[in-house]
Amino acid sequence: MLCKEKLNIVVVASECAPFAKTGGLGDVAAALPKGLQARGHRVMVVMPRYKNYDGAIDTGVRITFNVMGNQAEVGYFHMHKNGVDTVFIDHQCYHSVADNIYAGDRHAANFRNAMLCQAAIEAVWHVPCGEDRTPYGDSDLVYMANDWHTSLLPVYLSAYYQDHGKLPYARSVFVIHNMAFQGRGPLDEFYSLQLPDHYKEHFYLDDPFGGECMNQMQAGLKFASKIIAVSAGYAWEITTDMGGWGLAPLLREQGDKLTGIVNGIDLEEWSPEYDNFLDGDGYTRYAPDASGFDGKLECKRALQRQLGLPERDDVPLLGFIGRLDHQKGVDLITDARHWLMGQDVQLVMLGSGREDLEQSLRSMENDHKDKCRCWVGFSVEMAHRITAGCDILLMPSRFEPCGLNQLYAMRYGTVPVVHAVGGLRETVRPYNPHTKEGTGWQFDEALTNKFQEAVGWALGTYREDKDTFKKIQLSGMQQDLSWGLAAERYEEKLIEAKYSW
Ligand SMILES: Nc1ncnc2c1ncn2[C@@H]1O[C@H](COP(=O)(O)OP(=O)(O)O[C@H]2O[C@H](CO)[C@@H](O)[C@H](O)[C@H]2O)[C@@H](O)[C@H]1O
Repeated sequence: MLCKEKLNIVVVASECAPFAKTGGLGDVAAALPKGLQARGHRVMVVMPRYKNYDGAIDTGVRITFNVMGNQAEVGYFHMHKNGVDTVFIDHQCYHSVADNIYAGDRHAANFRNAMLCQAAIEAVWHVPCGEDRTPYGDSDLVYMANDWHTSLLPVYLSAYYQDHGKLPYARSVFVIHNMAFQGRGPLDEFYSLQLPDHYKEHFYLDDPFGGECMNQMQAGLKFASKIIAVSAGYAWEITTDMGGWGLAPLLREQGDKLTGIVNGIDLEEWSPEYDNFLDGDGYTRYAPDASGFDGKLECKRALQRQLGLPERDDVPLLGFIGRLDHQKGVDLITDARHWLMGQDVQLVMLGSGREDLEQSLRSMENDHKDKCRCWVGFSVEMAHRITAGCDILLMPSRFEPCGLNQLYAMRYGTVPVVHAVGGLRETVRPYNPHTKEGTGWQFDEALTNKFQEAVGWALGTYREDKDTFKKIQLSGMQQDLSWGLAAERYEEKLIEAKYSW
């Protein structure tokens, strides 16, 4: 359904799939704009041009900004696809991190982020967009900043424009995908951001986690008209001292601005009937309903074959996909290795990140070559194939703002076992043996024994009660996990932002 009130929405993010992606932010920056566009809004995504992207045209527009005290000329590239405009900010500082987009020291990261925010604000004036090649202009305008990298957007909007009578009606919304990264730095770093002195107090934080610092996310949250966390559970968790990483008092104070909206999934990218990565190598597309079970079994066999595991239909195939860091609780899996590998199971893990965790994955595979494969690296193709081929997905995250892999898994009939935290608690309905309802299993503390217990329930059901396991798979597959509803809730908040002071 179309919204009666049309907005010009500018989504600003450091990554956006398929151009640049290191995790869930890239997926959301690609999918949410499509959902908002489908409701009738004009939507632009602004991201760095890390490299040459096929189909992105040089608009010829060049603007010089004062970025952290340096005169820097940026170019604007543009692509219009599926109704959404993507604007790529072109500058050497992005090309230099093409292979690792978050590489470099704090100064380099601040420079890239400051440039992205400044260039994004002015994109509405300068960049010809849409099929008719007209700029968005500055009415009915709402910017969406995503995570700490774009924290400066609400601040620059205020300091460089609104304090000087420009863009008086534009508003900004801050979307929190992950509070753990906030752009903290030494207090003096504030001066490099080229802001008037009286803005300093908004950056100052006496952080219980690390002492006095300047905190970019804090300033961004203060200047945004609305704050959206990526699930209701996470919106609550970040107001607690445990979950707020030093910003809980601010978020409690700004409670009336804060909401949680759980992410959806882009069904054109992540649904087994449309999935291009399931074409070839013995994989096959399948319908997300009971008629798809044969296709899913084909994918399981293909995955076993591709990874050199014994090709067995009856063995439960467990999967894990994610960044290897403290958040994702991957050490709970490696700590449970003796118990897990003592079972008649197969385990496939895909991830990259912390060196020590990469090593422990490699050593687990070495010790259990007949049962375990660990793919250390980043492969979108393998992520899709593991999601399709596995029976059970493990997500023992210590904290999880929303989580997308459990949503993808459910759509593919892969049953998630999750730590009941943040968005995982909200999106996976725990199986209830009395009503025989549910879409997965949860455990309530990030402890190895609790994790093992939950995996044990899933394995027991898989082996001994196949009908129930299938019912759980079907309940997951048939949910409406699309962006439709979430986009409508975002729209409400963006409209509220437009009318806020
Ligand atoms: N090695 C690898 N190879 C290929 N693909 C890989 C990969 N490792 C991860 N991925 C992919 O990256 C995405 C991860 O998304 P998540 O939402 O699970 O986590 P992330 O912590 O990055 O996102 C943050 O933002 C999102 C979006 O709001 C929140 O859901 C989440 O809770 C929050 O932590 C998935 O598409 C997954 O397939």
